[in-house]
Amino acid sequence: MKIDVCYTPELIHQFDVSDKCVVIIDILRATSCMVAGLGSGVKSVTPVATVEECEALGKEGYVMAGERGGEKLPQFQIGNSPFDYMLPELKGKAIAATTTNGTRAIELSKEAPDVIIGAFLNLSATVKYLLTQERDILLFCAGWKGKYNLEDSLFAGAICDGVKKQATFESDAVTSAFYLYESMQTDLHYYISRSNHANRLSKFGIMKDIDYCSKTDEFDIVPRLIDGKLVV
Ligand SMILES: O=C(O)[C@H](CS(=O)(=O)O)OP(=O)(O)O
Repeated sequence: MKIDVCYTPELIHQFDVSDKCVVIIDILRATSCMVAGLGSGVKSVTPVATVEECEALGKEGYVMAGERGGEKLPQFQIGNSPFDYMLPELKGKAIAATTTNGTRAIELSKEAPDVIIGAFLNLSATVKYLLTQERDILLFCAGWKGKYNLEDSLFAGAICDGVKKQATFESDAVTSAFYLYESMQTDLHYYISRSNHANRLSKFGIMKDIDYCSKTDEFDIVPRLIDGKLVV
């Protein structure tokens, strides 16, 4: 099994996803939200690219979730915080979500035969899943507006560390992610909270989100994209 890393959606054209298991990574905050919600009893999360698509699903009874510029849209029921996704009243509910980076990366992976959702919150479950499936792996970092970011790359490195005995590192992108994680793993929260994303969104008072998204193994689940919906 081979493993590679795509650091931003702007680079995805360099990869052939048609035979891969693609792991979508958006630690702050989309994939952390999806894991937290689905791990807390949400029935499904349907990722969509636009606000209009989300509103159309809202009319069908979906809970509308997401953000633009990091802030909840006024017409949506919830924003892009893992605490929103874990609200008890959302148990059993279907969510439609649109976010700046995370749902875009999912949209760009649609041709892949297996798309799964990774976050520190389900790190060990993701590693376990990858070691029991047979496809080559692409770790797809959602980044920020097409740019590289630290927290997604760090998580990609954590996965590389977890699968290193069974997977062949395909490129320097993998080796870089691996050594990044090796050098920062002792204090993930410290490094994530100093990331550009954390600084940019700190004005919205999301430090509690950053603290939560830095936790590991809160959930033993792996969300998978099946017929356009993320389910456990
Ligand atoms: O809500 C977030 O954390 C970000 C918003 S922004 O791109 O930083 O403005 O969205 P996400 O798609 O979860 O990265």
